[in-house]
Amino acid sequence: ASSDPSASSSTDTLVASSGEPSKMKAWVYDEYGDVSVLRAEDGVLVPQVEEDQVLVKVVAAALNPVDFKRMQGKFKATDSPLPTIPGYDVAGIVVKVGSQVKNLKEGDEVYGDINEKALENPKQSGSLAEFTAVEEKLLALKPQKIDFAQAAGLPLAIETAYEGLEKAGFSAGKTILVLGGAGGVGSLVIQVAKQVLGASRVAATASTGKLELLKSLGVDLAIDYTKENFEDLPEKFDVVFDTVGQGDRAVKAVKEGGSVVVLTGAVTPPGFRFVVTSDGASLTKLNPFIEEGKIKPVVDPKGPFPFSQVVEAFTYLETGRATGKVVIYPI
Ligand SMILES: NC(=O)C1=CN([C@@H]2O[C@H](COP(=O)(O)OP(=O)(O)OC[C@H]3O[C@@H](n4cnc5c(N)ncnc54)[C@H](OP(=O)(O)O)[C@@H]3O)[C@@H](O)[C@H]2O)C=CC1
Ligand SMILES: CC[C@H]1OC(C)=C(O)C1=O
Repeated sequence: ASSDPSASSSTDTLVASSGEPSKMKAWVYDEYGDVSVLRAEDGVLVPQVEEDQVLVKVVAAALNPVDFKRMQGKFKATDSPLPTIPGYDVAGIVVKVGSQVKNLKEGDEVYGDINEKALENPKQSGSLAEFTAVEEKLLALKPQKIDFAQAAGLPLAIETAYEGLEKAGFSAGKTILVLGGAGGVGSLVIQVAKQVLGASRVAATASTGKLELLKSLGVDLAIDYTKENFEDLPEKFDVVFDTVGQGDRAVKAVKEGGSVVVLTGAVTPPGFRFVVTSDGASLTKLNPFIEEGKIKPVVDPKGPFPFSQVVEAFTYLETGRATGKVVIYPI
């Protein structure tokens, strides 16, 4: 049984229904557009569980910019069919397991990004719902140290941070500049680079009011982008990790032979862009650092937003001013 009181109610409904497909609350859109296409439904079918999947009772979810970009139709060429229940990040409790599931059981507290390839056929039935079906390999056990709301905000962002740093060949003793250090991904790039990969020096950019946050995350040089241009500083870095879409400027701040990771926008050589792959094993590898408090989830203090306020949560995320993660809790 979970320690979170909000995790019990609908689980009972599902178990009590003697396995008959049961209905659930979910946020749905039938057409592409802005947040006005979103609507709350309470009669949505609980997703079926494939052999390699588990059914998760969603305790908390988190939003990512890919959710609103997908909703706007930016990735329609490779999207799953409409209607869509959005949401990539989930934290919750396993209530059903498929016949091929090996390492998870009913009652396990889990977290993960439910879409292995963020832009290729993401699931029609996402995490902004009472239940979601996820492949076991995309999930990890939730660390005891953090609650469901904190856990929900980690998967896609921390997997992006970790994968980008790996692709950049980041290693102990290297220096890094993070463009967008206060954001969902940037706040985790800082911590993974410093605490997991042994960065010798971390610099990051943010606006004036977020510089103290950067320092609290372990940044050695907090750059106020409203006052100076990072590329004009004499210091150059082994890796520049751009989360803001400043790839053209990022290449001016990297050392000769260094790497520039670009998450969005145009890519200028030697920069490279990639799209995150969800992987439960990566979360499992990072769990000890979370349990030891070396990696701290950053949940935007305007949240968590309750399930009824998903539209407000999206509207806030789309301002581009979120600090850390926009979390949806309770569901
Ligand atoms: N390729 C991939 O696989 C992935 C791509 N992405 C993309 O990466 C981008 C970042 O994602 P995410 O971190 O979730 O976004 P967020 O919405 O969390 O980013 C918001 C943050 O960005 C900061 N910011 C905005 N403009 C600037 C600027 N000019 N300089 C420095 N900081 C700035 C804001 O700080 P302030 O208020 O101080 O400006 C704010 O804290 C998005 O475009 C997303 O789509 C994300 C994940 C995976
Ligand atoms: C092309 C980058 C795209 O992929 C993800 C996951 C985003 O957030 C994007 O903008």
